[in-house]
Amino acid sequence: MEIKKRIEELTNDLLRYQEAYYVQGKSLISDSEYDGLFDELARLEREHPEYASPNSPTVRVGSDLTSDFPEVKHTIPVLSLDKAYSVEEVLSFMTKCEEKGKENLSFVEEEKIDGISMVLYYEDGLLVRGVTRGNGSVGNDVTPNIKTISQIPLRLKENIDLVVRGEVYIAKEDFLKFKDLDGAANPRNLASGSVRRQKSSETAAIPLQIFVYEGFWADETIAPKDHISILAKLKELGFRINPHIALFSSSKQKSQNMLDSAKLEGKAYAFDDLESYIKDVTAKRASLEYEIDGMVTKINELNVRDELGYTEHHPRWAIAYKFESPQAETVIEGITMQVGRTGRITPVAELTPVALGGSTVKRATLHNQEYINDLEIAIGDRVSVVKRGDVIPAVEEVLEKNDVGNTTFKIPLTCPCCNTPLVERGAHLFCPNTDCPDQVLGRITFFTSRDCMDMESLGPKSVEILIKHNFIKDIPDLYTFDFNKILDENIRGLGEKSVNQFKAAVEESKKRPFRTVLTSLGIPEVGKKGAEVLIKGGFDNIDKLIEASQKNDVDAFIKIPQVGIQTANTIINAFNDKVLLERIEKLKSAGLQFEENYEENSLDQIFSGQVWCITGSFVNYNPRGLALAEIEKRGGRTTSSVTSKTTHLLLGKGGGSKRANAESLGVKIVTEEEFISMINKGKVIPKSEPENGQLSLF
Ligand SMILES: NC(=O)c1ccc[n+]([C@@H]2O[C@H](COP(=O)([O-])OP(=O)(O)OC[C@H]3O[C@@H](n4cnc5c(N)ncnc54)[C@H](O)[C@@H]3O)[C@@H](O)[C@H]2O)c1
Ligand SMILES: [Zn+2]
Repeated sequence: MEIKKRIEELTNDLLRYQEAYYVQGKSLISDSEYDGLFDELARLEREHPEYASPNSPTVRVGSDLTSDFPEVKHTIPVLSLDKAYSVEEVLSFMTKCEEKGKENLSFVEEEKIDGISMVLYYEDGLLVRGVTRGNGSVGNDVTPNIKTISQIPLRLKENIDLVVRGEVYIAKEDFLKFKDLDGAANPRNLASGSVRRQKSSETAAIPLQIFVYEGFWADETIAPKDHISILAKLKELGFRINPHIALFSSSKQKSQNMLDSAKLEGKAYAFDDLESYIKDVTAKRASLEYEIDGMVTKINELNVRDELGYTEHHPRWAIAYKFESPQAETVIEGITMQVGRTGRITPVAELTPVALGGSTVKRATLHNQEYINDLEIAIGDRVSVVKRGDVIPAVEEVLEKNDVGNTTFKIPLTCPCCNTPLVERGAHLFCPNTDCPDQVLGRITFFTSRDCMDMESLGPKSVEILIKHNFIKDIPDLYTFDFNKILDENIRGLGEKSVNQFKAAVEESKKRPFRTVLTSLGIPEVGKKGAEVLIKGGFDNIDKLIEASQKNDVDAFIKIPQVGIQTANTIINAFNDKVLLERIEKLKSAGLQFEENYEENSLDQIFSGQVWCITGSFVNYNPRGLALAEIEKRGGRTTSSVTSKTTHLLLGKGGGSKRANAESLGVKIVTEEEFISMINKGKVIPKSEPENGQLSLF
């Protein structure tokens, strides 16, 4: 019910923002806030399609129709663009296109001009109509105004029927000169307002410009066959084309040859150059004469474009990379307390969702009371939020105080979960009750998480239900609880299938090595690295750790070079805690590994220091994660894309642009067979290719 409401709320809000933005040229919220809400709605609709409205802004192009101009139907789809916020996403878009198109493709990179979309209709070589994007299928006829833009040819050099898409914009410098005319907030608003003037003489007074970027020929026999040839032809016909064009393909030479044969000036690159290219454009963005808000990646081959087609909202053959801002502005709607698995209380700001550094941010940490006091943070304040590195977003500054009189927030004195009075330890407050349900949940889900015992079916949602129904209270209960009992309670969503998955996960977890079990206990200072250090330092079973701790044998710990006195004391403290000792005892009797198994860990670390990437599909490793596990077990690192740090590419059937990337970077390419003989030193004969040669692509 709550989700249904949220979807309704987001739909209505976004439609309201769209109306203001497209029709009145006003922004009620910032673009990144808008994008954040849009992404949230798209995600909720994906998860709950039953609640999605047919009028949702995610399936319709934001309409800029006004009643001031006649409406005309478009003869081509005039849509928005799908968005990406990282180079990785763009690369993965390219790979998917190649997989779907089943061929090696080339892609054009264009600047995403921040202006207003315009569709120009030519008949017999004459400009007959200039039409706004409208709602994608119907637009406003603004021909008289458009004719005032001298860069738009009224008559072409050929007598053809042609539809052209372009972006009308005003240069930054001109914006500064003319903005006071109608109080426009930014160049796009001024361009948009000028195109919609009732008197063309007023439009003519504003120095509007245009770059065109798509052409649709009525006569297919004379239509160019790829995007770069379209651009070259448009230029020849008298249109203004943005000279900042780049073509990406499997090699720089190939791209250059293609540009040459299309007779288009532009830069030629290999896929591998994309990251540095986008970086470069981002750096030069400020010095451009006009505003751009991103880059557009488009498939160059028109036959594949036709094959992929359109959604109701955007073409499937293009994607817009939006420049990420490392900082965003939004409002603190509320402040909640998070109780960590150790009982630590963290105040969290609940934000109006905002797009930030590649994702949508709804919550940001406020660290502790001292931090809140220093920044004087109150509910309702407008704040700036930042994301540094991979850390959780944090509120950085109050930009505007709330106008309802809320004062600086005070963290409550009792635990929000179990009401126990909080205690102070250092800069933080803690809930001292180890049975506190939030702590229990945190502790168990940490234990089952992917980086720990990796019990996928027992994720936070399932564990929460199990705790709610009093089935489990602590980690060892996972091993003693009779999961069949769940079936008696008829819990929605938890049927026999889930029960079997739970049981399998529990059994599977008993095989996890000691180092993993030790990490999963959640002892301070004993993370993945810490556990490894202790084991290598001689603590290769749990009893040795407990014994040394109970004897308070600090020396036994600090003789390990990586362990300092403070860490030693923390560990010793932990292993003197009765609750932890009991937990360990129970897990021991459940059959978990509490001793290092040297045989299992004696796998030669043949991939140590290497960085592997994997692409395509495999006969012996299906899903591909199995191959990744083999690499990691032998000391290798794995990544999702080929970069300059990648040392090996494991290449299956159908590997697309990653292969090209690897080749141009000189990354060693390893086939499945070679890989198997590397890890088995040739002992095992791999399964052969299935007869029908079917591929399963990811
Ligand atoms: N602040 C607000 O209240 C508010 C409201 C609505 C929309 N918005 C902003 O507008 C965005 C969505 O707007 P949209 O759908 O109109 O545009 P878009 O950002 O999704 O981009 C699509 C448009 O880019 C233009 N474009 C520029 N250069 C291009 C090129 N080289 N090739 C192809 N297209 C090019 C085209 O006109 C195309 O229609 C949102 O992401 C948001 O940032 C903000
Ligand atoms: Zn509590």
